[in-house]
Amino acid sequence: MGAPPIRAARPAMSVTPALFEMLEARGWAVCDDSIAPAFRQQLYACSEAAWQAGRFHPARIGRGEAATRDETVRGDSILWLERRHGDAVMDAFMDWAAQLRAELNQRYFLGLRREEFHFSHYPVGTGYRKHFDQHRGSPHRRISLVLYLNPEWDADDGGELAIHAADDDTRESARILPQGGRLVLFRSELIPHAVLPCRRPRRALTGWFRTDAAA
Ligand SMILES: O=C(O)CCC(=O)C(=O)O
Ligand SMILES: [Fe+2]
Repeated sequence: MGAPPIRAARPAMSVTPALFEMLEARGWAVCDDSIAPAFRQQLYACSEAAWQAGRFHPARIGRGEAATRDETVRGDSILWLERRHGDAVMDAFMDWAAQLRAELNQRYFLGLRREEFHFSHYPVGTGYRKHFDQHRGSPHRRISLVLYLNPEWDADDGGELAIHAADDDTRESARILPQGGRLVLFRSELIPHAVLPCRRPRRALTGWFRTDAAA
């Protein structure tokens, strides 16, 4: 009797060539099947538990000393994913993201050296005004990633990610509903975007692939 065939464990997340092709052609890409539903659920539960435990803090705008809170600009609270939390779900996501960084470097020679992610929670009625993710004078953020965690979301719930045209930021080129499991990648220096006000608490995992070494 032969040995049973060895099956590689199904990775919790994967990114298809089509996603890279979209990213290359338009500077942004969206994909609904890069993450196993069970893993999305684990990330949601991890975020929810941390929220309930009061571990989120209000997000600020700007950098370093100059960072300020302005809820008319952005209304979310965040929690950074860090290895020191000793959370297996956060670690699994960061392992997956490190693989994605290797793949982005291989394809585009971006020289990405690290990534950073936070969970976000937008209370009802809040959003994030149009912005670029790359800060002025700091070119290190190159690729932005958003993974939506809400278990169910429909058009009436609002909270869309509005993508604006790279060459004319007054023109909206797409509105993306934050459906659970939906992954969006875009070029941080190129794509103006906004979060429209949501009518339900809105949860995501957001982050950036960067060219600088850890601080
Ligand atoms: O949650 C989103 O859809 C995007 C969030 C965002 O633009 C940001 O955190 O910079
Ligand atoms: Fe952003």
